[in-house]
Amino acid sequence: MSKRPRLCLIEDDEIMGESLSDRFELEGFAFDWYRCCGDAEAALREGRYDVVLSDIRLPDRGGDELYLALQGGGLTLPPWYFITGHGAIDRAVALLKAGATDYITKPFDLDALVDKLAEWLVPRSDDDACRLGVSAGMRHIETLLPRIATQARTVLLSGESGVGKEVVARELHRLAGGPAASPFIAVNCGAIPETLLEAELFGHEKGAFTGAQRVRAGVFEQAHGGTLFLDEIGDMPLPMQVRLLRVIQERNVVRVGGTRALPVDLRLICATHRDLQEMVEEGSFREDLYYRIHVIHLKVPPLRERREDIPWLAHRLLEAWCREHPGERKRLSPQVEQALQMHQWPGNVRELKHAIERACILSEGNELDLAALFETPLPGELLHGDCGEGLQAYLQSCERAFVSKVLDGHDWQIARSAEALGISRKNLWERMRRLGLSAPAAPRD
Ligand SMILES: Nc1ncnc2c1ncn2[C@@H]1O[C@H](COP(=O)(O)OP(=O)(O)OP(=O)(O)O)[C@@H](O)[C@H]1O
Repeated sequence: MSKRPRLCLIEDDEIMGESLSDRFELEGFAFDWYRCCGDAEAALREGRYDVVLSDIRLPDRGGDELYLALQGGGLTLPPWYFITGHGAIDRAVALLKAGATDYITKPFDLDALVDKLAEWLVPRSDDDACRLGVSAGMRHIETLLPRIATQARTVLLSGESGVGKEVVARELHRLAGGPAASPFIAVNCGAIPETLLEAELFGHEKGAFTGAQRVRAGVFEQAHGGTLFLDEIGDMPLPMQVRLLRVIQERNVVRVGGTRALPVDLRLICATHRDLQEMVEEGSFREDLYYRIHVIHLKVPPLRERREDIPWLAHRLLEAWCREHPGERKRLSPQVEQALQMHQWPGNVRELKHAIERACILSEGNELDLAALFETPLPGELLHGDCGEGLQAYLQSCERAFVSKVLDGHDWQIARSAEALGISRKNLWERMRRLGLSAPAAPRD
């Protein structure tokens, strides 16, 4: 069983400590209350806590001193909130710069504090949370899914690349219930050479063609009792479309080189980023297949048309990254959230996911670096940038965009790029390090 997240409260004021404890108990938080830093230190060093709420002024030493000492000792600290009086705001701001999560000023709103802490202490139940997004568009899709999952046998998902069509397909599969081990088989029709596609989809008998040394079940058979997700259906060659239509209509499959019709009972989800109707008009997609698969058609909107999902997804993706990298605590600053909101996301959620992952890896502190977020900020976005960040950050973004563009134009070769920029190679290396630029890796998910 996973450990319940635990709060460390360091507060010497009895009345304040008791009110907080009463409320935390009511909320069901797991927590320990320490009256001074000395008592809390050993437990913090052992990494027993998932979040800390600490006063700054404490009897033995300052909560800030404890924080900086633990941090200086190389410990990865949990999210740390400071309670401060009005007079100590400068100190609290300095602590934020040093990596503390946030500070609250006395007298504070207890509900708001509980909300902040709950983010770390209340394990999210995936069952009652949104899974696809908080925008009206995604919520609408989410409300339709349970009915579609139980009633539709064929579903078409369309939307730009990276919007989350496969995520929706997996959600449909999950909602359909059935045996826990029911298969979800995903095939990218565009990624399989035409000559191999038929055997991949429908399987083959032994000796059906050269190299077919034994019987092989195709993906239809493999997905029997579960879900078959055919991605990039628009890339399926016309002859294969005829066979697919037959399988959908007859609900059975004949292996290549075989004669026996094998019944297949499955949910078929087809996805495409192309306009199938246009393809039908052009003659590159069969009209009968189009009508057969698009009875239930869900259009997943691009991320730029559902901007409310951007911060929600960013937090979700960040949490997922932190879960996969125990000991790493990263968070989004308001500036980073703003930059995410302003971006157009042509690569949709996939691009956002990669941006978050890149920034997690390249940012040294707990807070994601703005500069590490985008490989090449688009000049238009820079010009429309928010002035809240100040001139320095703006100039750095321009520098990053320009250096990155020159590197791109020279295949990321340092010597040629440095020459084009009119600077030394060493200078370019240093600049790249400072700006968080590195040659793009091969695309991955
Ligand atoms: N709601 C979401 N929550 C978390 N991650 C998501 C969500 N939606 C999409 N993603 C992530 O974004 C990436 C792209 O999603 P997905 O593969 O489902 O997109 P797609 O529309 O099927 O893309 P393509 O058309 O290129 O195959 C994946 O890594 C996926 O995990």
